[in-house]
Parts: sequence; structure tokens; C-alpha cells
Amino acid sequence: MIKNMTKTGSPFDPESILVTAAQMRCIEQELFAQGLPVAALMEKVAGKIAHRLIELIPQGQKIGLLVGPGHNGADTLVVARELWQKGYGTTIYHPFQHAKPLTLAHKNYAHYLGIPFCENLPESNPCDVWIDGLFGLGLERELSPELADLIHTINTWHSTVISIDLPSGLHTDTGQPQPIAIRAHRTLCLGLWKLGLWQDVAQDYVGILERVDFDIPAQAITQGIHTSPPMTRLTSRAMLRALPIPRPPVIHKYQCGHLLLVCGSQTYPGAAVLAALGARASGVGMLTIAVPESLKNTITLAVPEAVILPCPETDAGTIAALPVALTGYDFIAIGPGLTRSAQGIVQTVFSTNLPILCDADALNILAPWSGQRPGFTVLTPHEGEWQRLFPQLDLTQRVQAAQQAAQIAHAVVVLKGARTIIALPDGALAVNPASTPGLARGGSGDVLTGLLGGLLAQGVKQNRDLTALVQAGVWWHAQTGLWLAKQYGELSVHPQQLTNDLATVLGQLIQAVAPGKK
Ligand SMILES: NC(=O)C1=CN([C@@H]2O[C@H](COP(=O)(O)OP(=O)(O)OC[C@H]3O[C@@H](n4cnc5c(N)ncnc54)[C@H](OP(=O)(O)O)[C@@H]3O)[C@@H](O)[C@H]2O)[C@@H](O)CC1
Ligand SMILES: Nc1ncnc2c1ncn2[C@@H]1O[C@H](COP(=O)(O)OP(=O)(O)O)[C@@H](O)[C@H]1O
Ligand SMILES: [K+]
Repeated sequence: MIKNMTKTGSPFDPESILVTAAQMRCIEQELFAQGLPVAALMEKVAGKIAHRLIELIPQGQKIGLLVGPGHNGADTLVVARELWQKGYGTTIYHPFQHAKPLTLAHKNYAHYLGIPFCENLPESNPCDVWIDGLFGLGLERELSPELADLIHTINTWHSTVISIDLPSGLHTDTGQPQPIAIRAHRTLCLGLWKLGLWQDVAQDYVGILERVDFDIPAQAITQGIHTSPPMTRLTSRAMLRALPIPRPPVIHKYQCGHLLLVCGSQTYPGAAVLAALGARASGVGMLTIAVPESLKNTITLAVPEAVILPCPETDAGTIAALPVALTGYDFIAIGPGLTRSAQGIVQTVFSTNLPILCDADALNILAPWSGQRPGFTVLTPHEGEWQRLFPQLDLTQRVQAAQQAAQIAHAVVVLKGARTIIALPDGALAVNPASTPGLARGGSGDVLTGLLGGLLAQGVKQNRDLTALVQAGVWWHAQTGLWLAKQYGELSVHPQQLTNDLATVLGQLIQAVAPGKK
């Protein structure tokens, strides 16, 4: 029996929770309803922001503070007061006629303290650092031309900008600029991570992302998010609960899973090699690779431990048929390097009720997607494959698109990208928060397919949480790319190197989180 798809990540590890604006409001309302005064929370939050800014900004720097009409602005007024009283040269820019009562109160007090105010931005940049407190999760509509102009001016000044909660102009949930947004060097997100900050489109705006925790009690978080499927951000702590897959002293290779990889063609022999090497890194016990018979020697040389299934091939050097029944394997991964003329075998694998992963040309052959299959299914499209597979699902809202696809296909959908999204049929969502553009090259995905296939074969055999393993595999693959990029530069992140270093990097990741653990 394959373990149900369950959610992973500690339910109350604030680092792993993603919230929408509505959920954050609900959580805040719960705090206020239970007696926490709004002004008290603001004082606590703004105090923590000011403390962090004092660590980041050397004394003597001229600081401009953009203050909006809502509580994002109010937070920033409190920050202005704290910085002013610590001796920083601060100037407040508040280009609004109206403001919320608490914002107005803090504005009046800042006036009383003698903090300089300006209505509009000067011609040239008067400040060394800008604190962006125009809008946070309350941005409800497109920015007016005047505000868009102000944000454009700040962006053209190229000075250090630190945004409070979100870069102003960014949609809290989708991460889309409305239609422009502050390009922050750093974003101090308040309380819980906002979903929009982790979308591909937001990466040009958020800069370095930090979360300012303010001790939201677990019961308030539950109150705010329990009605929707969980949305999580993959954290080392959560991922290392699934990896490495434990290996007791007394175990034999078949207990470590048997993966069948169906891949390769004369045109793309390397995709089969990279997928096989990815599977090797996963620790899978047995690896069988179905390839066109003319590739048999190539694969054997590259991956001597693999059992080769030489398949009859077409004149074009693609797999014409699978020579054996698809039994005896714990998991099947199909797609890398097949070419689009391998329809027969893709349909053969797809029409079984076996647990499978479809990638690359298997996705192109199944496009456009229709129907569902009974077995556990993982789809790993990049945006190009997506447009063929789910043309009706608009990719400007990657989160919603991935959630809809997972429900349509009743599959785990891995929408690859700078911030890969993993969506489940029940709507649960996870985002991989860190990766490197060094991975943006052909072959990276082939490695991921092999890695995930190997992990899932082990997971099926040992009745583990399969969606946890999909998340952990995506995270592991990205972390290895990131490690290589940090150590040797982005150009060092080529697929072969990735397969060489997956295992050792996992060891480093474990050491970083739990020194002494093997
Ligand atoms: N847990 C937390 O996160 C905590 C959050 N806190 C802070 O509060 C922030 C949320 O505060 P908020 O609700 O006042 O929203 P915020 O973004 O400040 O302003 C929205 C205001 O702007 C207006 N407006 C909207 N769109 C507009 C547009 N396009 N162009 C022009 N105006 C526009 C709209 O007024 P309207 O014009 O619609 O009447 C609305 O009043 C949050 O981000 C965080 O910084 C802290 O208190 C501590 C805990
Ligand atoms: N800009 C980027 N930043 C971080 N990771 C990226 C970026 N572009 C692609 N990736 C990652 O690299 C891999 C690319 O996979 P894919 O596009 O399938 O490659 P291929 O199909 O050519 O092997 C995915 O894991 C994806 O998440
Ligand atoms: K802001």
C-alpha cells in the first residue's frame, strides 16, 4: 500500500510556513481579539526592525524613510523615531494626504520630536539608505502613476533599499509587481513568510530575505491557516527529517528499492547517463535502465552497477518497445532523452497503475494532459513543457497553476524554476526557497529525475512518505547546485558535477544542521 500523500514540515516551525495576506490578517486579528493591543504589537515589531537596521546601517549614514498610509507606514514611523533617537540622520517622506489613526499618531509624534519631513522626493538622491515602508500586505490595488513614479525614482537611484514586510508594489500572494515595485537590497518580512516573496517573479525585487519573528503563538497560526491546505517553504530542518533515508545495518539491496529508468535515444544518450547517475546518488538499491539496445555499452561504461534492458529501437534510434513486463520494480521514472517519437512505451508505462515519475519527453508525449491514472504519479515539467502539458493554466500565477494541475492530474506536480513549486492533489503546496541560476542548463533536470526516481523507489519499498521524498529530492538537488556555485562559481554547476557531489553535499548539509550526525 503506498503511503498517503501527507504534508511534511513541522506544523509550527515559523520558518517553514507561507501565508497569504488574508491568512496573515486573520492571524493578526486573532492576536488583537485575544487582547494584544495593536499599538503594542506594532511597538514590538518595529522595535525588532529598528534593532536589525542598527546592526545593518553604520552610524552617520543619511536614512530616508518612505512612509505609507497604513501600518506598514506606521511601523516605519516607529523605526524612524528609534533611529533618530539613536543619533541617525533620518528624513521621512510621506506623500499621502490620509493615513490610518495609528499611523497618524506616530506621524504627529515624529513631528513633535523634530524629525524632518518631506512631501516629495528631491531631484537627486539625498540619502545613503532608504527604508521602504510604503505598503505591506495591505496593497489592495494597482499603484497610482504618482506612486509608480516615486518607486521608479527610488529604483533609479540605486542606493541601498531595505523593505519592511514586502517590497512596496509587490502583490503579497503572487509576488507580481502592481505594476512596478521597489527593488530592495533586503526585505525584512514580518512574522511569517508571505507567499509572494518566494515566487520566481519576485526574485528581482526582494533582495536578501530575512524574517523578523515576533513570537506569534502556535494557536494563532492554527486559527489563521487551518482552513486551507498547508503552504510550506522547504527548510533544511524539515528536509533532513526525510534524508538521508535510514539504512539499518542488516539490509539487502532489494530492500533499498528497485528503480526502472526508461530513457535515452541515439540523439540523447547523455540524458540517460545523467538520469542514471542521479539515481546512483539517491542510494537506490537496484537500478535497471531501459535504453535503445545501441546505447547498452555507453550506459554500462558510465554506470556499471546498472542492469541494462536493451530495447528494440526504431531506425531513428529511439525505444520502440519495452522487452519485459513492468513488474518487480518499486518505481518507474520515464522521459529523459526519449525524443517525442517514443509514444508507445510512454503509453505502456502510463496505462499501468504502477508508481511513476514522468519528465521531459514523456511529458511532451502526454501533452496536452487529460485524465488521471490510479497509481502514484509525479510530473516534473519546466515552464516549456508546462505550456504543452497544461496550456490552459497561466504561468504568471505559478502557485495557482501548479495547484490546479495537481488536482486535474491527481499527481504531485513539480513546477521547476528558480523557486520550484511542489503541489499536491489536495492543494498542499511547498516552495523550494533557494537555488542557483547555475542549474539553468540542459541536463540538470535529467539528474533530478534520476534522483527523485531513486528516492521514490526506496520510499515505496519502505512505505515512506513519498511527497516528503519529492520535496526532499528537489531541495537536495538545488542545495547541491547552490553549494557548488558558492564554492566554485555558477559555471561549476554542470550536471555531471552535480551527480558527483550530491552525496557529499548532503553530508555537509547534515553537518551544518546537526553537527556530529552521519
Ligand atoms: N503580522 C504582520 O505582518 C504585522 C504587520 N504590520 C504592518 O502592517 C502592514 C499591514 O498594514 P495595513 O493593513 O495598514 O496595510 P499597508 O500595506 O500598510 O497599507 C495599506 C493602506 O494603503 C492603502 N492602499 C492600498 N493599496 C493602495 C494603492 N495601490 N495606492 C494607494 N493606497 C493604497 C489602503 O488604504 P485605502 O486607500 O484602501 O483606504 C491601506 O490603508 C504590514 O505589511 C506590516 O508592515 C505590523 O502592524 C505588525 C504586524
Ligand atoms: N534560474 C534558475 N535558478 C535556480 N534553479 C534553476 C533556474 N533555472 C532552472 N533551475 C533548476 O534547474 C533544473 C532545470 O531542469 P530542466 O529545465 O528540466 O533541465 P533539463 O530538462 O534541460 O535537464 C530544475 O531543477 C530547475 O529548478
Ligand atoms: K514595504
